[in-house]
Amino acid sequence: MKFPGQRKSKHYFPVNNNDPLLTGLRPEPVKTSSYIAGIDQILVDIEAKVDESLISKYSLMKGNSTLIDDQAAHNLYTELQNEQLISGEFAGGTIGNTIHNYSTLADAKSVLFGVMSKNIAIGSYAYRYLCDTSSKVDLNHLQPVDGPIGRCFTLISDDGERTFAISKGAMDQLSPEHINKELVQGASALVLTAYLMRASEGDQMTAAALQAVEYAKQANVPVVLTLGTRFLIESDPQWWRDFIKNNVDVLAMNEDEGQALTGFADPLLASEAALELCDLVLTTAGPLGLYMAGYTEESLKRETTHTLLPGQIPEFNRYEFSRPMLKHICEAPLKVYAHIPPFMGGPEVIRNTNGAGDAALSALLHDLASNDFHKLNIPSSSKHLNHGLCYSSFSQICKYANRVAYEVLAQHSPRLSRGLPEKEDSLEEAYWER
Ligand SMILES: Nc1ncnc2c1ncn2[C@@H]1O[C@H](COP(=O)(O)OP(=O)(O)O)[C@@H](O)[C@H]1O
Ligand SMILES: Nc1nc2c(ncn2[C@@H]2O[C@H](COP(=O)(O)O)[C@@H](O)[C@H]2O)c(=O)[nH]1
Repeated sequence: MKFPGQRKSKHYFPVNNNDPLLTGLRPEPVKTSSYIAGIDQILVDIEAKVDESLISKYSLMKGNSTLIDDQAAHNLYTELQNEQLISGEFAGGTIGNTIHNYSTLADAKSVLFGVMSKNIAIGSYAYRYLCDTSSKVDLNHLQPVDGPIGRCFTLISDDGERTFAISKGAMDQLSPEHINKELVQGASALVLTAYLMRASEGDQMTAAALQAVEYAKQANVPVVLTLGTRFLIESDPQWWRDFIKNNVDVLAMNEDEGQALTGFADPLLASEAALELCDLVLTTAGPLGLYMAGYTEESLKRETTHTLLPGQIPEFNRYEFSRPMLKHICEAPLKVYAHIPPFMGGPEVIRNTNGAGDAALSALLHDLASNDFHKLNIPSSSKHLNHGLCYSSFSQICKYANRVAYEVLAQHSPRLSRGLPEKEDSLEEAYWER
């Protein structure tokens, strides 16, 4: 596994090197690896630039992700094709993107649960999905189904807003029996999206996701939830607050979803409120950059050397050099916050914001899995005396998540085609040492 953190070679933890100084610490040859498990509705994104009239014509709500029936999907696809509006077709799905990006960044295994068409024709969407997914993502546990995978019409209006129309195909047919307990319980984290909770009657996706959560909780595997879209949360915020409180350790959201969940438009206050429901929060805020909020042990707090930032919580980033911990592990839990503006102010040209939030989450997952990898291979390291949740500090994870989001903004697809450069040509080392 490649290591995140300060992106200089010395910070890539050299577990594969035969350093004689480490032999006492590591009597066994390295044989254990960590991985992330995820569940998703398997779908491809069909991206098109459209006029807003098309969005209302198909009774879609701008900015939302709406399920559409087969007839509407047929009509929409035909219209997009006839008008030559389709600009790209990519493997998608919030968790599929996140897991793929995780494996690409970490150069390490992950496991994806979902469905896949039994019979796959070359060139079909199912074929494309498989081709566009990193070979490090283990797809052997997908449930074979008779129908097609889902399609997500990603309609981009002039102001850049994305409206999703989902033709579900067989994507919600995943059944609880196809969730491999051992694999979930051996993972460094289980990652889910709120979209999994809206399966229609007769579809088992929601039951499958809840089964996986149960397995994860039995084995103390952190459950990570990303909120998907604010409309889903707005429909019943109390249900979501209860769900998160009872099941989720790490929450990822954007500022709109944060407002829907907590009532706070300010991303910092929304993050603080969400911290009452879970242990670690990643809140992306578009051109404002991103925030993290979490807990650390009071006696282990580390003060930042960066400028103390003003905000609704004054000087909120004071302890951003601390490492995130689960609240219940801390004797005296201290709330910690961090923020970072967009990497280099954002790309010169934003090709597509699709998947930027998922990309930020994949960086956080990479840091979390690296911590487990290190713990599995060097359990005696002083790093693990205090049971940190992540390998790096809040501040460092923010930088990394921000850098990865930038990479996705600068390309068309929500999925990375390669890991980050080992050395930042544009910045030398300055950004990471700041
Ligand atoms: N317009 C923008 N300019 C600069 N950076 C941006 C912009 N939009 C997004 N980003 C970067 O991408 C990250 C995730 O984007 P965001 O739009 O908040 O996620 P989501 O896709 O979940 O809504 C942000 O935290 C920021 O780092
Ligand atoms: N699993 C599902 N994924 C969905 C759904 N609607 C949209 N999406 C995916 O979201 C990403 C974009 O993520 P974002 O963080 O930029 O908002 C895109 O690739 C879509 O495939 C859904 O109902 N289920």
